[in-house]
Amino acid sequence: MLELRDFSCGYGAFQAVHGLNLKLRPGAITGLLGPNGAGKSSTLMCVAGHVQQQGGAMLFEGRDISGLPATERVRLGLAISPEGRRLFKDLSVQDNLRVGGMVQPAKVFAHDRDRVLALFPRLAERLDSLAGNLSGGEQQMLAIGRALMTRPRLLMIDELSLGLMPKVIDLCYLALDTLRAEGLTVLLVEQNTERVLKVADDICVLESGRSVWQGTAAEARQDPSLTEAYLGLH
Ligand SMILES: Nc1ncnc2c1ncn2[C@@H]1O[C@H](COP(=O)(O)OP(=O)(O)OP(=O)(O)O)[C@@H](O)[C@H]1O
Repeated sequence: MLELRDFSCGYGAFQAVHGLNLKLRPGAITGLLGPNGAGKSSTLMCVAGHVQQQGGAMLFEGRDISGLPATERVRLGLAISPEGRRLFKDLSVQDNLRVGGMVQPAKVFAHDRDRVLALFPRLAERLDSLAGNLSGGEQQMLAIGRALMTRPRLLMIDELSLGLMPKVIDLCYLALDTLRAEGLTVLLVEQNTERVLKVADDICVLESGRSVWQGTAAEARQDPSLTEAYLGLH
């Protein structure tokens, strides 16, 4: 699905991620964990085409996407719900979804929007509200919904649960289960380690821009050195 080979990325002379090798299994949820500043967001944003790749290869369904503009990556099936959500706050919910759907033919808009609304019924009640007036949870649902409107095969979500109420977090994770059952591949950055260990299939832990642990979530749950040293769990 997505393979990073000896991948590095960063900002000008600064390298945020060094020599990362990571393979995402199709249809699996991979949790990307690690402390603040480890390079998680930089990795996602670089795969999406918004941060400079500094070395290595980035293969999406076998094709090297290094150097492709972000819009082209979206057309190939890569979507991101970025950190901070970055919604168009002065546009309505409906219009934010429309922006996501712009890479698809206009005739599929209503169908795709209704799929998003079935996944997040709360958005159906707020279709005409400005995105800036939504609650944090609704904004997160809209950011994911906008990404889904592009019909991705890989969905990357940065900080799914940050600042959200537990009940809303449950709804978002329920939606992820549904999407995985439909075959979507997900790369998830999340501070809530316990949640990720429950929901993810695979785990990659970054520290100071390097991968320090990779394996299945089941292995991660049973590895005390990992849970104590890197994930702060006991
Ligand atoms: N726009 C930027 N310009 C320069 N350096 C940046 C920029 N964004 C991030 N960095 C640096 O890159 C490194 C990795 O940051 P990144 O945001 O990817 O980490 P993270 O693991 O996502 O952490 P967090 O959980 O705090 O978002 C950090 O040292 C950070 O200061």
